[in-house]
Amino acid sequence: MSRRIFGVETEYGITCAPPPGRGAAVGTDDPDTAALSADDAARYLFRKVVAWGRSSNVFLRNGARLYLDVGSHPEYATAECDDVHQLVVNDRAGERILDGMTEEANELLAEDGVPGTIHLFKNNVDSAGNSFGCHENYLVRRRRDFQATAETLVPFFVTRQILTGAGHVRPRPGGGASYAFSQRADQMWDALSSATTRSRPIINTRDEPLADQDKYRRMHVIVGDSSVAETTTMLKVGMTDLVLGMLEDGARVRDLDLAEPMRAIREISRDMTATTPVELADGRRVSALDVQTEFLTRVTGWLDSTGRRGELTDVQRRVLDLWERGLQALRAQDPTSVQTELDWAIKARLLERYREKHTLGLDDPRVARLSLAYHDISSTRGLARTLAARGLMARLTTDEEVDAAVTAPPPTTRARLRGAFVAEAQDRRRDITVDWVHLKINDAAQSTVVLKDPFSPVDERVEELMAALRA
Ligand SMILES: Nc1ncnc2c1ncn2[C@@H]1O[C@H](COP(=O)(O)OP(=O)(O)OP(=O)(O)O)[C@@H](O)[C@H]1O
Ligand SMILES: [Mg+2]
Repeated sequence: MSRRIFGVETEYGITCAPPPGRGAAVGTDDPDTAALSADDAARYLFRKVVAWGRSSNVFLRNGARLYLDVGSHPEYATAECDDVHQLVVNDRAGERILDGMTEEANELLAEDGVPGTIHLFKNNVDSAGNSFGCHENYLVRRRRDFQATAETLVPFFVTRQILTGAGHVRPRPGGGASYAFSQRADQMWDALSSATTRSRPIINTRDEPLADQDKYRRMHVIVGDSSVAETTTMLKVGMTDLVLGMLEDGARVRDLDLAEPMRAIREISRDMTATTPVELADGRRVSALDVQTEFLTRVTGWLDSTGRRGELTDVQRRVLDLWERGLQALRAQDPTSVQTELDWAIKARLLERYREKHTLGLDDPRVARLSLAYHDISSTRGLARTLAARGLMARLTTDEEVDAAVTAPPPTTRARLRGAFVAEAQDRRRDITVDWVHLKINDAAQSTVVLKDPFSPVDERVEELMAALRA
């Protein structure tokens, strides 16, 4: 199977909660009761970064990009990975980095006498209804049929949420709440578009490959929920990679096109049975479960008929297994077999237990706080670590791997070169400018290297640039 470059960008929700007893309880993200505005909290969060990087938009030693975008949502974009396990590790490393920054910012707050605690949430919607994203990037070979591939993927992405949605307690307009698969579904406005902010499409078709223009395109997927459980991240990226592989190999799947994708994405999110039919372009009516079953069947058929099944990596086998079990669980209307692996199921169980114990409605503010704590990335205040320790959330990575990825770039891609260059410059206090494809020493002439091949972890020109840094 041919290699692919993956990267995930995560925007985090940020709030500064007042101490208990002073306004809102800890764990809310209510702007009216916050101790500091999100803007001010983000400034505290980035103070140390700005001090060493002279900017709130920096590349790190591990090859990743860390920045503060408009709307004060801190964003972490993983370095280029070429394996799903590596990507999950790098995504977690991003959380660890931001958790460390949050701890430091909270110390600064205490020093300044500001009463409050900054929280960062890996979710996609705040209590005021603002949405922020988790974007997946997949390198694909440049072919004339990119648009057709993107269109084929629309029904796949519209229905993928029944497996990879983060779970969402959705307030009902007239009061009460219901549980939905996805936080993001209600926020998507378009199937395909080249603008992200104005139209918020499922796939952003802007042609910006961050690699050799003649050979590649970057598939920029906007629709996904941020994932808390590592196994959900694995499935989200792994199943998409396999579908892309099948399409790049020439498969055509146009018989699943939806009549109204944007209506379907909302209806599917709200239907926890996953079995209510939506209309296809050809007039047939099928459920999200049917569509996902069909994609899985075609992927496994393709793997078998081409002999590729034997080439699958361990993590790809796990992806297929979880995909299959997730669909079986939905078919049986019994999430037990995936309730430690899929975010929506892990969270549903957590909330149900809590509600039973305290006899609470789904719309109770305490349930909203618990739901939010599921997404809190803090290793002390967030729930992920506790759930994992109690066997209620599966893990894919080890703490050692994640710790290593905080400072070490993926060794098998272009990120290795960037990471080494950034580390050398930081150690020697040299002024550099870096992006995904460029490395530049600012004070030297003729000192820009363009890295057009994201698969390549070695480059003589970078060795020379490093020597110039050391000189
Ligand atoms: N050639 C490539 N193919 C696929 N993914 C790539 C490639 N090069 C880099 N990436 C990944 O794409 C992501 C780019 O993130 P970044 O936030 O900088 O881009 P962007 O979303 O296009 O920019 P912005 O957020 O400003 O709109 C990173 O996760 C990175 O690892
Ligand atoms: Mg981005």
